[in-house]
Amino acid sequence: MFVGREKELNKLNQMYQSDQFQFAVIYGRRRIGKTALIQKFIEDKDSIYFVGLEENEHDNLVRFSTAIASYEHQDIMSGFNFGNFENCFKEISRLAKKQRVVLVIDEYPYLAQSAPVISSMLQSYIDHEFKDTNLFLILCGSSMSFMENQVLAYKSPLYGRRTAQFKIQPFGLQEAQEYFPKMGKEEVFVLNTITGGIPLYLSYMSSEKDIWQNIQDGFLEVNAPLFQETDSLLKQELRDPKNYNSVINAIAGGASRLNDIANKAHLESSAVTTCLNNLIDLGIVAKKVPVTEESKPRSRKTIYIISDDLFRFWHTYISKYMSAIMRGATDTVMEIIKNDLSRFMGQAFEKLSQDYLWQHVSDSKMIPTPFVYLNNWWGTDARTKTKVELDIVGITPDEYVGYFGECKWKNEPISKSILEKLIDLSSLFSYPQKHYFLFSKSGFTPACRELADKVGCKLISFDQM
Ligand SMILES: Nc1ncnc2c1ncn2[C@@H]1O[C@H](COP(=O)(O)OP(=O)(O)OP(=O)(O)O)[C@@H](O)[C@H]1O
Repeated sequence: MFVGREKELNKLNQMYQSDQFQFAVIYGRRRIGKTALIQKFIEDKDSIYFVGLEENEHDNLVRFSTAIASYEHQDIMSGFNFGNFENCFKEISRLAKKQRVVLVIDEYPYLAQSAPVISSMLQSYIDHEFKDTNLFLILCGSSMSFMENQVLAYKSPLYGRRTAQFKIQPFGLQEAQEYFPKMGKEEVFVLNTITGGIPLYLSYMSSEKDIWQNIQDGFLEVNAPLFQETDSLLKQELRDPKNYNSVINAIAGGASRLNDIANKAHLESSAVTTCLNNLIDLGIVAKKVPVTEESKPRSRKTIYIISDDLFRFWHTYISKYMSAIMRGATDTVMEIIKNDLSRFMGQAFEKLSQDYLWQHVSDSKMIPTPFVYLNNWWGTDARTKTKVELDIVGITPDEYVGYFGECKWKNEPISKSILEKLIDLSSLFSYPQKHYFLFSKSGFTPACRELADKVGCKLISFDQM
């Protein structure tokens, strides 16, 4: 079953309809669904599909030649060789002069590593040959650093040639719901969060089981599919992951500033900075500043969070209790997860609520004046000299209108006092016009509704999102 990716498919099909040379770059982390998207796109089209492997130039050349030759001669199954890559490209050019041909090179980084000349050769063919053909070239890869630095970046021979690029994102709640049509929305949200929205990991979950059984079978057994997946992902992307694991553990354990992370991980700040930058490139960690500092080039309030929810889940519960799990004490670990999961889900619910507002930014009934910044805010309440946080603060470009919100992923309805506190904290900001939002997993108390009516606060429950 294939779900979602409508925007990407629409764009690819629109490009396909043009009668010009097209070159799409598709990339994204492992298991995110790049190949599934490409297979869906080419299922009804004439195409040559090749996947680069970690093997030598000769073996990649033979498989590339065979894939091309079998386009016209389906009986050619293996062992065909055009002799060199130049001849392969000549043949592709000949075919694509006659009709629209989609050429997919999946796992392009492996091909380019085995035959380093390939990117320059492709560049030359694009500039001199392919541009006058009906070729639709797709390069795909999961090594983020390779695709970003050696295909898309200025220094790459292929720079500026692509006609579209797609960074494939994790499934959102809607796609996950399509994936599990029979499961309750709340369960889908939890499972999509703990699997990081990665389609392959979601496919390890089952609508026949409840959340706890899915966690048990997916993460808590020594041979469970996700028991060591984050480790193996780091090993595939990084040469020496041990410092990286310590840094992620430190953040999962509550450290968020550079110095705190360095102390907790027992590493020098400079080593932590290198790890953090690489983890940010991989989409595992994100840098955050209070929303009011977003327009500043440098903020002293920078913190680091684990933005990849699979890593956050794994480092919060699995790595921390690894010995217990190895010794079979999974019931105890499950009890810990059950008692803490609402807190864990809070960060994901905040993100869902912020995304909800971004999706409605042009809906003038909800957002009278569009904001340009929307994010968390933290700082000091000068009246009480205490540290305070707001889940959502949105700001319009003229700083005339402010949007303030709180999000609660709890099993009880939001009470009036939460709204009172939100209104009180909003007085720390001097925007002349203020709007309020509350987002709740379990609704709102009557008193909260009454006050919301009075102050024009919008109440949004999880079912509506
Ligand atoms: N859009 C989708 N709908 C349903 N299932 C999907 C979708 N995308 C991916 N999957 C599931 O996830 C699995 C992994 O996806 P896929 O192989 O396309 O990822 P990938 O990004 O190409 O991974 P890698 O980089 O590791 O090769 C698929 O076999 C399929 O089970």
